[in-house]
Amino acid sequence: MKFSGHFPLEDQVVLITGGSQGLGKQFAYKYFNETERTKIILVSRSDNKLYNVVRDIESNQTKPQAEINNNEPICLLNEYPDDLFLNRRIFYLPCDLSDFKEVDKLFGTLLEHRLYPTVILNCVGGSIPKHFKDLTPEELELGIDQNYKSVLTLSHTLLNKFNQLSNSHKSFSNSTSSSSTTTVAKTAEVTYKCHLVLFSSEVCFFPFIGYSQYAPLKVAMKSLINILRQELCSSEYNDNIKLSCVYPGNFKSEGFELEELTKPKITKIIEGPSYPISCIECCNKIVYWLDMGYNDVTTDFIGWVLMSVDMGLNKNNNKSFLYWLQLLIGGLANLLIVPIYMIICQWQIKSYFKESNKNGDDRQKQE
Ligand SMILES: NC(=O)C1=CN([C@@H]2O[C@H](COP(=O)(O)OP(=O)(O)OC[C@H]3O[C@@H](n4cnc5c(N)ncnc54)[C@H](OP(=O)(O)O)[C@@H]3O)[C@@H](O)[C@H]2O)C=CC1
Ligand SMILES: CCCCCCCCCCCCCCCC(=O)[C@@H](N)CO
Repeated sequence: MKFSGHFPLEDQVVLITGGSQGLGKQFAYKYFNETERTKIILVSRSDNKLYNVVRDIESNQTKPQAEINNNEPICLLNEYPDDLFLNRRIFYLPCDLSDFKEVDKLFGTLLEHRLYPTVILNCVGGSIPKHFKDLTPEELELGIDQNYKSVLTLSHTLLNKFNQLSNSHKSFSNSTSSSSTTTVAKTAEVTYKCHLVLFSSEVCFFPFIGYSQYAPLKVAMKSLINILRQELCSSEYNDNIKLSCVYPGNFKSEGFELEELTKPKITKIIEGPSYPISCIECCNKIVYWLDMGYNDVTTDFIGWVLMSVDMGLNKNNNKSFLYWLQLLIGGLANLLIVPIYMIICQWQIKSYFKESNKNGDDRQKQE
């Protein structure tokens, strides 16, 4: 039985990578509008997109906030007087998450500004759905950078800087009076903990045609997470780093709209059961399940079914909703449903290629 309260929004320092659009931006809105003391740091490659998101979030704020000294969004790479800095709750920082050196510098900047992230949401990712042979080498490398290297750099840097973060956090809490009202001071009063939330996809349970630039990296990420979960049992981290993974189904983000332009028809047919929900709905579902204490989270029914079919050795027990039922359904589905579904899927793919070849022949005859 799970109880809520495992993912509080208030009194956090939340680092959102991939925060310039889509789900990351949605999380930024949610934290800003539903809390009063939580500090938010948005990171992505584009300085100007981040600037505009921070400005829009502050200008559209739904809750009366303390008078903001000025409405200029704060980039952490610049210097600000303490009073301006301490009165602000949302900041941005350009950084390419696929670059180890840039991520190391990112954590250096956070330490310099005494922003010790208690939640890290890695929303970096994206897909260019095409047939494998039609992808360019640059698109294939982009898929690796966005969907796997960004996870590698973030998790590797966090684990290696965790002691430094803990020690700086502790000395800050000792130097800050208990009456302090800043979020960092409030979180500084307790042992430093960090909740790393990574975003895979349903396609990691069932990689299929059209997602060759994307799905294999989401599968790689799932296996890395299972290995990291084993390593995080070490007394070095003392359970102070929690690692969750979200496996979303389709949701309508800027990235989703873009991928629809190149997505092959057969890909749309296969992923039909995952109807694209709104970003807001996806964000709220993820926060709900994380708050219920689940660490392997899906956002639609078909995702839960696909996770059930994919249980095996890569699932630590009781981290997903109705885990035991998943084991049962997964076992039965693998015996009774999957073999039939794979025949149907194979037939769909063959029909798709037959139709495309026929259309190709018709086009040649017309030319
Ligand atoms: N939308 C969907 O249907 C689904 C999405 N997902 C996953 O959910 C996550 C969020 O998806 P979604 O909101 O659609 O993503 P979007 O494509 O809308 O946004 C991706 C974000 O990542 C940033 N980004 C891309 N590359 C880098 C990089 N190298 N370094 C830093 N930032 C980078 C982009 O900003 P910038 O360009 O400024 O760098 C942007 O803010 C992704 O991991 C995605 O794979 C999973 C299943 C379904
Ligand atoms: C028991 C057997 C049942 C088989 C049913 C198969 C249904 C497959 C649905 C897969 C949906 C994938 C959505 C995520 C796509 C994604 O990540 C991109 N949009 C990236 O942005």
